[in-house]
Amino acid sequence: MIDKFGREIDYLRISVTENCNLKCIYCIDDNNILNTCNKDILNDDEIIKIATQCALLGIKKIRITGGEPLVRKNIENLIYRLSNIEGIEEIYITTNGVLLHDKLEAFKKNGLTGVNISLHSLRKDRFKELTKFDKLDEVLSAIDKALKLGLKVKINTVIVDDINKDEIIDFINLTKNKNLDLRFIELMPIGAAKKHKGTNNKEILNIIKSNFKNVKEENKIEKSGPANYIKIEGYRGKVGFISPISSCFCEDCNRIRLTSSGFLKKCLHYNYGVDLKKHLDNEIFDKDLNALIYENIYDKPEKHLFLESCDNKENKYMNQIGG
Ligand SMILES: Nc1nc2c(ncn2[C@@H]2O[C@H](COP(=O)(O)OP(=O)(O)OP(=O)(O)O)[C@@H](O)[C@H]2O)c(=O)[nH]1
Ligand SMILES: C[S@@+](CC[C@H](N)C(=O)[O-])C[C@H]1O[C@@H](n2cnc3c(N)ncnc32)[C@H](O)[C@@H]1O
Ligand code: SF4
Ligand code: SF4
Repeated sequence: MIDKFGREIDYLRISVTENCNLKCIYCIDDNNILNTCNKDILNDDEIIKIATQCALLGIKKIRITGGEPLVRKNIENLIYRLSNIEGIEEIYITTNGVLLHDKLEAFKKNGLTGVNISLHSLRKDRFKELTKFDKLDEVLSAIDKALKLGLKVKINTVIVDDINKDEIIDFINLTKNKNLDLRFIELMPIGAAKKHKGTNNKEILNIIKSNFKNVKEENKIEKSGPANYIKIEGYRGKVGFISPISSCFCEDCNRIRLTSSGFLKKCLHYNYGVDLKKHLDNEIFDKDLNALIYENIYDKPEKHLFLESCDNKENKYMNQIGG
């Protein structure tokens, strides 16, 4: 469906839990208490009910996220049910990869199209410094297995506080022989990230250009995706830049978000939206649920104002929003 700014909204991000098995320094801090009770979050039937109405309104792509989506019980079954909703063409998951290796076959069998894996260091000690857990080997083996199974694989990397800036070239080299896309994401000032400093993607591009001779900027391949890509001659994968701070992509926004507590968020940056769980608890009719979702999609904000003061900024943490 088309929102009031003429953008086609066909992508729903569903956060299935706020809980996480890592504690990335820019995402979760001690003020952010985890372990939401199951009764406070949408169950599978409720997620399917909402996603079905979204599909009727033109949502074609779903991304499952969190917190860490793989810590939710029986996520395999939810993938299966979501992929069987009429109109849903693609299902993806964004994960830290720690629990992924052993679940990949079931995910693929149940309809998963691809996986985005967050990885911020290729060095064991630094991975632990950034995430508080010693789990790098698990993530690397999951990446290789996902590629072997033929899933689309993207790696999300945040360069933060200059801690991992010296790994930019090592990250690029991941794309040399592996058929994966690597994306550098600019840190947004949300939750724990307010205390940290991200690296501007223009600076990262300059570092890449000064290290590699043949860097080609690609045409935008994903119609409304947030990433712009480059390709290094002779390398298999692409390198992308998600630059919400230095190069706002809201004009092409194609997405809405459902939080694990059942709030349909109009935009990452604001707290606007509707508490669908409350309506489901009151046994809303499907047609009324559909109308509520329609209203909220239609009325999406034009753009974020991360660097300006404004009303209704989101106060939640990224693990509660789903990225
Ligand atoms: N500002 C802003 N940032 C976003 C939005 N969507 C994703 N991002 C950022 O991009 C990061 C990576 O998102 P992913 O979960 O991998 O999803 P995606 O970028 O939509 O993935 P693709 O569909 O593969 O392009 C998120 O964690 C956010 O930091 C958005 O709508 N607005
Ligand atoms: C919130 S996590 C949820 C999924 C999963 N736990 C993971 O880490 O991939 C989704 C994405 O958000 C990114 N992220 C978290 N906080 C961010 C911030 N403040 N700015 C930009 N990206 C952020 C993470 O790097 C990750 O790629
Ligand atoms: S970025 Fe993902 S893995 Fe890291 S703490 Fe946040 S939710 Fe967990
Ligand atoms: S910040 Fe809001 S309007 Fe901009 S791309 Fe993200 S969700 Fe869309």
